[in-house]
Amino acid sequence: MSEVDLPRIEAAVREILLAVGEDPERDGLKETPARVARAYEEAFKGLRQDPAELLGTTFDIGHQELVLVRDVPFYSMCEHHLVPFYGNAHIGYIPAAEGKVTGLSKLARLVDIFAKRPQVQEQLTTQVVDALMEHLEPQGAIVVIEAEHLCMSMRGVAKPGAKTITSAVRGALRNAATRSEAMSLILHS
Ligand SMILES: Nc1nc2c(ncn2[C@@H]2O[C@H](COP(=O)(O)OP(=O)(O)OP(=O)(O)O)[C@@H](O)[C@H]2O)c(=O)[nH]1
Ligand SMILES: [Zn+2]
Repeated sequence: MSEVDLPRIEAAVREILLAVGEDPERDGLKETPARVARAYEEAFKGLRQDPAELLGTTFDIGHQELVLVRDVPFYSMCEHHLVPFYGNAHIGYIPAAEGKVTGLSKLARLVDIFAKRPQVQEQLTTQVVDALMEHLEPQGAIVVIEAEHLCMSMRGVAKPGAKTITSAVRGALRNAATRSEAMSLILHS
């Protein structure tokens, strides 16, 4: 996967500053294009990370019931406006009969791999659940994401505090009883 082209971002940011009527040479802005380039490199680092590699190492601990990591904070970038949306992700799965459990931190890292890309929330939700299904081959998986979109808070419709909640459910977690167990654990505070 190619590296981020930092000089190209710098040139583009300089153009934006000129276009809005700013002076990119003034003291406070002189280093801004380079800073923004590094910030974008970080914000989009998930484009250069591979979920297959992350979930490549699994182990069997004989647990074939729900594993749920709740309240995983994330920051992503809305692909429509390139401003942040952020919130919490909840990720659960029921391991395959023959095991295939991953480290808990990997579930949180998986969210970041897909969050650190230009995104929409629905796609982030399905990408995380589908990566779990593909690489852990679990009996089922559920991902619930709640987020605030700055494109709806600080601009446009200007509704700070509005939360968007998306969910994606696969396999055995579609079963009403299992799904409601997972949802009650997710909603329990
Ligand atoms: N479904 C979905 N929509 C999103 C997401 N992030 C931003 N949007 C919406 O994308 C839409 C883009 O609408 P456009 O009419 O093309 O753009 P706009 O004129 O800037 O729209 P406003 O935000 O309403 O001012 C807006 O309604 C946003 O709220 C997301 O994660 N999922
Ligand atoms: Zn947006």
